[in-house]
Amino acid sequence: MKVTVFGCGYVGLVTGVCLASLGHEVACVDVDASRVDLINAGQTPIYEPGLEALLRENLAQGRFRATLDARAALRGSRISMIAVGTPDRDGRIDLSFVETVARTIGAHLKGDPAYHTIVVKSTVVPGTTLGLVRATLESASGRVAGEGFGVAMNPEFLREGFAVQDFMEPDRVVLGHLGAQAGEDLEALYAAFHCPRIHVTPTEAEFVKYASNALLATCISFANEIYTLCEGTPGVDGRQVLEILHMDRRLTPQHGGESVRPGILSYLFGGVGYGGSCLPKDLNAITAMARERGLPAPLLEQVVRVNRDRPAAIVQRLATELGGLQGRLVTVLGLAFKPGTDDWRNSPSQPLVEALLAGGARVRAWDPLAEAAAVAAWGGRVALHRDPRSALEGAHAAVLATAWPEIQEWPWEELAAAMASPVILDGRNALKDRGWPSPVRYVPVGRGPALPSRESHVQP
Ligand SMILES: NC(=O)c1ccc[n+]([C@@H]2O[C@H](COP(=O)([O-])OP(=O)(O)OC[C@H]3O[C@@H](n4cnc5c(N)ncnc54)[C@H](O)[C@@H]3O)[C@@H](O)[C@H]2O)c1
Ligand SMILES: O=c1ccn([C@@H]2O[C@H](COP(=O)(O)OP(=O)(O)O[C@H]3O[C@H](CO)[C@@H](O)[C@H](O)[C@H]3O)[C@@H](O)[C@H]2O)c(=O)[nH]1
Repeated sequence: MKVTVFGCGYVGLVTGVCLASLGHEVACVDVDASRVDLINAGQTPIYEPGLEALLRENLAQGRFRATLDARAALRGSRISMIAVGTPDRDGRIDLSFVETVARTIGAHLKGDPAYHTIVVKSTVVPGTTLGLVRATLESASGRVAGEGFGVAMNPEFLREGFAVQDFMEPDRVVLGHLGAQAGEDLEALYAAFHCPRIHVTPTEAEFVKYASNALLATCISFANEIYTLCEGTPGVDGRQVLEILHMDRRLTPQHGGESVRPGILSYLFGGVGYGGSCLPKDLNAITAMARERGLPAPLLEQVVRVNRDRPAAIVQRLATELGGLQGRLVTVLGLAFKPGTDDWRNSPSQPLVEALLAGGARVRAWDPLAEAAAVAAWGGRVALHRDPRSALEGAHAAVLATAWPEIQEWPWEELAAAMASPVILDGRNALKDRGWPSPVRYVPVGRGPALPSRESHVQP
């Protein structure tokens, strides 16, 4: 099947390359010439494990190309997928890129009588596909949706860092479409997948995507609230509480006594809060939509607020540990919004660093992937170190903001000795299982103060 994908970002490029791997002939359209050139030279503009190898394979076999020329890409193609950004503008979704692409496709439909299915893959507020997208396609083409062309919404659930795996091995594929032909086209597109393919309306498909991210964000804010309560309770480790909670088979399906997905805590890791290009933006969009439509969403409003308060709460905890931040040198470990990505968009490390600076601390940062641009944003007020020793030497404290696995393996005895005062505030509660030599003061989020010694015999 000949497919045109609009957008060469995380979703567009992964979708295009993976569909080519499934045997489709794919052209990915973008407006960014340098991005298109880079991709056609076999390099990915984003860091995503496995993607570059797959891109090169498909370029070599002639099944995939990137292009600036939308009209040429659309010629003869059966399906168009809209995978452009839907950014947050002052807490509301900006649909202008989606609208521009719908207009381009509509203009193509005007001059081409062949049937074509247009699929929205971007995350859009419920009602957008049957509203803005359909209206734009109809007015630009002079044709009627469902007759001359099909309209569909097929949300994407990939996680950055696991994008290829998530795309190729989905739990389910949600196919929201107007009319039978669009549904058949989507069935043919994903014929190679063995997971359930669920047919719904385009608006239901849009809702599934927001409900999915709202649930993940709610779990994280719930975990963070439990952490806050545990922090005020002597003798309690919040992480331990959540790990035990998680053994409930309603949260982690078991198979033969083993967790079906070992290691995954179903978004019950508390810490600095959720970040990235999706959860914060999508929670803002769904709550803004609720306000605009006069629908109450008090739970999700609080989910956003709990998350917004996390970085400042962690900085406050550090200030208490250090007896103030003024003039203290603090090393932030991790700028990316999660391990395994170079993406620092909406990373909780940003407000964390801002709060440290506002409190008068001097700040250094360490991250193995996040770009120097992240540091440039603070106008030289933050120095980026790639070597843990130089990052920690002379520091009064370290705050772990991103749980990069290598941090576990560092020679902490040596590093702590090089610090001016070895205070380690673990903002992800990720290092609790390693032993900490004295005089290191290890402070994990979510853990309350120690019990008075006469009661400590009850502790394991
Ligand atoms: N990043 C994720 O993990 C993820 C996962 C699921 C869904 N989504 C959703 O998918 C959508 C895309 O997200 P992303 O992270 O891939 O965005 P991105 O910013 O990484 O990429 C968007 C791309 O679209 C291009 N573009 C803009 N206008 C264009 C036009 N008129 N024609 C062609 N290309 C154009 C941009 O140049 C850019 O390359 C968003 O709605 C997002 O919420 C993202
Ligand atoms: O228990 C947890 C799990 C995650 N996080 C944080 O939550 C954020 C988001 O993590 P993750 O979901 O892995 O990242 P994304 O790649 O942004 O993926 C989310 O957003 C995508 C875009 O919509 C969806 O497709 C995915 O299904 C959804 O998981 C990160 O800051 C994580 O550190 C926590 O704080 N605690």
